[in-house]
Amino acid sequence: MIRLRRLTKRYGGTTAVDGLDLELHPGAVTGFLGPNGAGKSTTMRLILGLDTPTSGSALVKGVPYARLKQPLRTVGALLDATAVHPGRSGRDHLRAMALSQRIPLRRVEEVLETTGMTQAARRRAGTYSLGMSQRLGIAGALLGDPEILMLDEPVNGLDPDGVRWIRTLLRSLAAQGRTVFVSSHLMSEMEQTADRLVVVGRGRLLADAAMAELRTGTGTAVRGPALQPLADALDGARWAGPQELRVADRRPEAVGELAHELGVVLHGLAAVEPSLEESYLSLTEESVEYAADRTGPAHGGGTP
Ligand SMILES: Nc1ncnc2c1ncn2[C@@H]1O[C@H](COP(=O)(O)OP(=O)(O)OP(=O)(O)O)[C@@H](O)[C@H]1O
Repeated sequence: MIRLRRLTKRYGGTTAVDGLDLELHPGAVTGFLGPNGAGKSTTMRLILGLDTPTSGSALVKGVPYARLKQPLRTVGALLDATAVHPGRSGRDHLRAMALSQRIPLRRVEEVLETTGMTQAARRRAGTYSLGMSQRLGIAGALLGDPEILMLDEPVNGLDPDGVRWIRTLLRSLAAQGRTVFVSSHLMSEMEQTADRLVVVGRGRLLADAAMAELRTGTGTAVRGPALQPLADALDGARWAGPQELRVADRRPEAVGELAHELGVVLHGLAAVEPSLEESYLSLTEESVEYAADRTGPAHGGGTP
């Protein structure tokens, strides 16, 4: 359906996308996750032919996007919800899109209804809130009744009702057999929506796995009054409280023995299944460009 082969994009000295191999299939929501600047938007722009790869390829149904005969009927995309003429009404914006692709105008009313935008359709797009602009953008993506949907951070600006609405919408589009590819930088958004997760960091593929696979693995929760030496000695240790560490990929036995060697007093030691959020954080740890310090003890109380 969508196939990326060694897809690479460099902007001067920055490698935005670095040898990405990926296949996206119908009938599933694939979450595209990565920290800010990981290359998600660039990948989507490359798939849509809005930018040319430095090397490698991005094919939609076996051809580059530019060679699709009816692109809007094949791929519906939302990249930048604010890229709409501010003086045009939502309805006129969608009508212009429909006319350019010979899509029947009745589809405009259908997608306005689907996105809850019928009431606001007469208003000029320049007066819309970010959430309304996102809904209009999603309406545009749905206009051609496409087999593939590609949405860049569609949850931005939506209120909790809107977030729930988009979750249900994406799930139902996948259940209809469509390919749904949706980016986010928050695992919490994807947790209840995606069947599959593709995680990128600094343009590289870090994981491509079913949701359930990412949940597996053993971690350890360890409590004690002065755990800093243990935190320093263990890769993947994260403060979960002033006196509690979570350690990914280590069994309690190993952590207990290390604590003994270091002379660290323990008050508790237990195996835990890492949350998706923890799995994601440990995957992307090395590739976060703009991060607050993740290593210090939470609430400031862990350092003696
Ligand atoms: N047109 C451009 N010119 C120069 N550098 C660019 C350009 N577009 C993207 N980049 C750089 O490429 C890298 C990837 O950016 P991209 O926007 O694809 O990341 P992203 O994962 O979508 O991030 P975010 O979650 O913040 O939207 C960043 O370092 C960015 O600064």
